[in-house]
Amino acid sequence: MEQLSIVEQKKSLRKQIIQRRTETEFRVFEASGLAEQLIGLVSKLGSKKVACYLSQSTEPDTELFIDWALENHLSLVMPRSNADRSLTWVDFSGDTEPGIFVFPEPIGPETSLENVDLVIAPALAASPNGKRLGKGMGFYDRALGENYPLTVAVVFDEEVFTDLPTESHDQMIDAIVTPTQIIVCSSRFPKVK
Ligand SMILES: Nc1nc2c(c(=O)[nH]1)N(C=O)[C@@H](CNc1ccc(C(=O)N[C@@H](CCC(=O)O)C(=O)O)cc1)CN2
Ligand SMILES: Nc1ncnc2c1ncn2[C@@H]1O[C@H](COP(=O)(O)OP(=O)(O)OP(=O)(O)O)[C@@H](O)[C@H]1O
Repeated sequence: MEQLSIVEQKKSLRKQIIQRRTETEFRVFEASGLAEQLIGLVSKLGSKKVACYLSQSTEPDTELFIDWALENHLSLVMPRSNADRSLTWVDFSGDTEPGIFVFPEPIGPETSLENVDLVIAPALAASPNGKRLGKGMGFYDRALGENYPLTVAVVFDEEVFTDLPTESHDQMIDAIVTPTQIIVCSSRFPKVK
């Protein structure tokens, strides 16, 4: 019963957040703010190989960061979704085509998360104690596996919650990135000024 109620809590939270995203107009300052935060983060960490994702629909916009990363010759690894809810990681240089969902997905030579310095993961909500709520298909929880790289979740500022419902398979994050700030969640996050 306990497990069911957590699943129900997650479901209702997802619904509320997606509805709020849908009702909120695109805000340019958030797109540029997010790029600024992400660029600052990879610059401070000195990350060379970064896993990111192509934002779609009402998600916080990762496009400006991706453009910057390509221009600055960072190695970008991006996920393609598979029907079995696994992710295939590809070396990204800007090419996309529609994937199993309606939105464009990255294409490129297949790679893995090996030697990735930082994973920038999509999320609907996150909490400073390291919890992340995704869209509910478990793609990222499954893809990260064991001993995963430093991982940050991207959300809008109003999607940072004090705590979130989680299950044992949920992978913890190391930091939260919003259009205005970076919130460190774990002790393995490097102490950078
Ligand atoms: N941009 C992006 N790429 C990603 C993810 C993601 O969350 N965002 N994923 C992370 O796991 C994987 C794909 N997972 C997905 C899981 C659910 C839905 C989905 O239900 N989409 C709804 C709209 C939800 C919304 O408004 O945000 C739909 O298409 O109707 C789509 C992709 C891999 N790539
Ligand atoms: N490592 C795993 N192995 C097998 N099944 C998993 C794993 N992680 C999650 N799942 C399954 O995936 C489903 C969705 O999980 P959950 O609600 O935690 O997704 P999420 O974290 O919101 O989504 P995502 O990781 O795609 O952003 C659940 O039914 C869960 O049992």
